[in-house]
Amino acid sequence: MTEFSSTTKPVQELVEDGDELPQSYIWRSDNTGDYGAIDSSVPLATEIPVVDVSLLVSSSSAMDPELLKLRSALTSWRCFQVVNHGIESSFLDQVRKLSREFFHLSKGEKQKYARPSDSIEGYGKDSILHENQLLDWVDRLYLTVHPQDQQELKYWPENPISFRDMLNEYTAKLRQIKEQLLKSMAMSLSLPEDSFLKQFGERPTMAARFNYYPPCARPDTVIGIKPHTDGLGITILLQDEQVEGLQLHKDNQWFRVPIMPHALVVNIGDQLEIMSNGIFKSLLHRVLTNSTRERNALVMFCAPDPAQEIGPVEELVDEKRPRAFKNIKNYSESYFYYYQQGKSLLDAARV
Ligand SMILES: O=C(O)CCC(=O)C(=O)O
Ligand SMILES: [Fe+2]
Repeated sequence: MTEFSSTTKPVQELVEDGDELPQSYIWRSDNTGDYGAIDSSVPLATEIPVVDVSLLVSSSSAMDPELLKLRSALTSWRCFQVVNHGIESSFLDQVRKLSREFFHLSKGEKQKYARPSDSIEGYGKDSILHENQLLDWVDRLYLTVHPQDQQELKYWPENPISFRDMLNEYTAKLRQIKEQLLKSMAMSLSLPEDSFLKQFGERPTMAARFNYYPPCARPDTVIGIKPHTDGLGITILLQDEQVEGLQLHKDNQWFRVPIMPHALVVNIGDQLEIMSNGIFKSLLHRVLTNSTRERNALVMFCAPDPAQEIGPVEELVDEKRPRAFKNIKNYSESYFYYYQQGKSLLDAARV
């Protein structure tokens, strides 16, 4: 896919240089779909379920309370917060500290890890694929973290000094949580526990996206990340511990996602919606900006092996629930192209 322009400055530099707000950041109803106005005063989603991973580990029947809770979270909210996930709070604080430190390095230091125009990995802006693309008020560092032989270390910061070790350790911990969640999700539907894991294949991938949202003088007309669903299996998010910004869409309404400092936010992506034959739904979400405070978030995208064909699990297809999606391979590759046009590949995958 050719990049339309690769010269866009990171948002942080726009702010530091005192540039006038470029038109490409101004929210226009024509290219954002019909998802309503930017509004930071929508209700707080206080009812998002909080799932205890240590209880999932000991649950084996779909009727166990924690699995019932998980199932209801996935079918109604499409996301949940996880606690008792086995990661020390002090380590999560450290992850946040190092993530923040990276974005506060000098411009020259960060540029060492800049994303080239033919790659998704590295530091800077997402690719610009269309002339009219609405830009997101976010800089990001995107790194494939698993399988280990897919890591492109040239994009991995050597500064802050313990950044690489931190990221490998965080990845290892999240891998375990991801596997447990995928097993529990299958069990919550009375399926064999490996039903989803199997479809993730031999070499499932994990990619980390460090998001940095600088303060924005016009939070009413500029969006942090435009409305989207994630194109992978599940997303595990470590939110900023102080600054809100994430909003989810439920029953035609936007809600703010509450901050629970040492919980992780998990949401369903398109490929798990496909595997579950539409029982679990991919979460539509967006991020707002803040006029005075920066916001940091670390997103971990967990996806199936790109070589693996995925499709609705057989046991979930019957007369009452006909097959809703075609089988599909290498979903992530085309997802981004659709996304930047405000379209959904999930719709294209429907039967
Ligand atoms: O920053 C966040 O809280 C979420 C970011 C997000 O949705 C994404 O990067 O896909
Ligand atoms: Fe997302």
